[in-house]
Amino acid sequence: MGNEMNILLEKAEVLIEALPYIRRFNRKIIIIKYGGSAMIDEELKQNVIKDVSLLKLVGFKPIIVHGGGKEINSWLSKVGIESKFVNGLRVTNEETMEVAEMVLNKVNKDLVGLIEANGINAVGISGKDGRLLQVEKKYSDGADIGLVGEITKVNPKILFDLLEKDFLPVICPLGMDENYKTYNINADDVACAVAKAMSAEKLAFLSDIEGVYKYADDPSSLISELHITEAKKLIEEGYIKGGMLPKLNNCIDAIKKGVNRVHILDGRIAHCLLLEIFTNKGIGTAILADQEEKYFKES
Ligand SMILES: Nc1ncnc2c1ncn2[C@@H]1O[C@H](COP(=O)(O)OP(=O)(O)O)[C@@H](O)[C@H]1O
Ligand SMILES: CC(=O)N[C@@H](CCC(=O)OP(=O)(O)O)C(=O)O
Repeated sequence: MGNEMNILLEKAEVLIEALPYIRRFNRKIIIIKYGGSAMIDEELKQNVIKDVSLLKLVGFKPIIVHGGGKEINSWLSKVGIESKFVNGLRVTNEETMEVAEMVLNKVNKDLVGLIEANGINAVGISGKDGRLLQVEKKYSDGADIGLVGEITKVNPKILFDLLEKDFLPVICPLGMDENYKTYNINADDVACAVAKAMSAEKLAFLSDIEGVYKYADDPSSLISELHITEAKKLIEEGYIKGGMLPKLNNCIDAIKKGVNRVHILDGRIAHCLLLEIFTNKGIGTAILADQEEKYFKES
């Protein structure tokens, strides 16, 4: 009994510590880009779902944008198709598109099921539903990468309607062009576009790395606060590679377009989302506007 009481008191203390943050973010829109290893490891997946469900329960308005790059790779290899990337974007021909669409829709509904199992009403949609995401063909440094979409318009009405009715929207990165043709979109692009269109308070990228490293393979070079001018410089000087490129470019774009808090977090750390929002632990990389001198959570 004594032990149970101690556990209860510990939990109460955590809750009391979190109260100012709950008050501050209450009713605010938080976009969570969920990808990388945290999507494949079952335990980490459950943790992420619990965190997001808790955020919803305490009054935040979370929206999940998920990836699934690793699942697409695995299904492509099962059917004998090679995965190719240019600057972190999948080269997507018709065949690859078919597999990607099937996999992303499955990942989407699986996540909805897990969230529902936590007692939260979730609705899974792709960027095709309600014409949420309109795209045109995207080129990467002039190279033709096939059916990859550049987002040209976001119609966030469906998302506002879902939030209004207290649903948790779960979005997968597909869109259509003006001829209703389906495109594959990088999920980081989707998260950023949705955050901008909805004037989100916060955009958090959950990935499979601690944050941004100055030297791609050197964890001791983790940068915990990165101003956008420095971020652009790191990109220009070639320090940022692969999947971190679209992620960091989107972070810069989101900050420039008025999203208040943009963060790259390590999805491999259990409950990283709660740690970032409710504590002063300073995990991951916070992307800051140039004039912002320090990342004050209390401000
Ligand atoms: N400078 C860098 N700092 C951190 N990660 C980097 C850097 N350059 C390249 N990367 C790579 O980017 C990857 C993250 O992008 P990605 O795999 O697309 O993530 P996600 O699947 O979560 O969207 C890291 O695992 C790492 O291999
Ligand atoms: C065009 C493009 O690259 N689309 C991505 C969409 C999924 C994604 O972005 O998944 P992660 O966030 O888990 O990497 C792809 O096909 O892999």
